[in-house]
Amino acid sequence: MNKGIFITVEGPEGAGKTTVIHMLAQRLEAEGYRVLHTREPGGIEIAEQIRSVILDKENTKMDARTEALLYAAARRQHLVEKVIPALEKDYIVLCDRFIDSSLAYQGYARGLGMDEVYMINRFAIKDMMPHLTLYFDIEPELGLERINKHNEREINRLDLEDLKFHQLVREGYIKLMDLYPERIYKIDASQLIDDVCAEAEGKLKEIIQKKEIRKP
Ligand SMILES: Nc1ncnc2c1ncn2[C@@H]1O[C@H](COP(=O)(O)OP(=O)(O)OP(=O)(O)O)[C@@H](O)[C@H]1O
Ligand SMILES: Cc1cn([C@H]2C[C@H](O)[C@@H](COP(=O)(O)O)O2)c(=O)[nH]c1=O
Repeated sequence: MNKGIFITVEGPEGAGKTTVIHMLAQRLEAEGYRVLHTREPGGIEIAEQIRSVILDKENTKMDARTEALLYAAARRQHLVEKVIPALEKDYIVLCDRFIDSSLAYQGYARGLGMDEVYMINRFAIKDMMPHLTLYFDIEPELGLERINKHNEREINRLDLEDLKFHQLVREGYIKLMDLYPERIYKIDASQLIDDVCAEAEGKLKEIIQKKEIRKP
């Protein structure tokens, strides 16, 4: 039985997920919690290798179903090798993207269908759904402007999709909020970074208290 808490952070490109997870992890660690900050696709060697294949700009021939399967494969390995062991040790796991990314990007924006993509992900994760998902909502134009302006990370194959694709991703997330209102909490990611962070921290603290997460 897992004793930790599994939190995922989701949203379109440039919403601020990585920045906020980093700040939250620092704050929780300073309070004495055990925190694992990780990401998808990636977080461990095999999944980082799969990430390079999926996001390589040269891989223009990649089929949408191949893409969905690769994300699910990376997810499986990351879960068994890193996330589940941390949860078993009472960690708060903060994961940058998880199954909702596959449902929004591959299921909805690519048009594979959320139900079909959910099926392959069920095989990958069994019943390991997050306790809480923070959804960072942002207009795709603003998110893309942020990543292009700051130039802190390489532009990848998915970033290069047209604006319509990124608008569909956002629509997909909004559908997911209707499907999972108990699990997904929406935050307006166009706010000042400190306000986004404070709202995320408040929500996180609620669930930490409810689940009575122990400090070492
Ligand atoms: N609320 C904010 N206001 C202004 N700039 C922000 C805000 N949040 C993040 N940024 C900046 O936007 C850029 C993208 O942020 P970040 O990498 O955290 O987003 P992300 O959601 O992880 O993106 P992606 O999923 O595309 O990698 C960074 O330069 C970051 O400093
Ligand atoms: C997990 C997952 C991710 N994606 C997409 C979303 C982004 O475009 C990239 C990951 O890049 P990031 O800078 O780490 O956010 O991959 C996806 O399409 N499907 C997924 O399941």
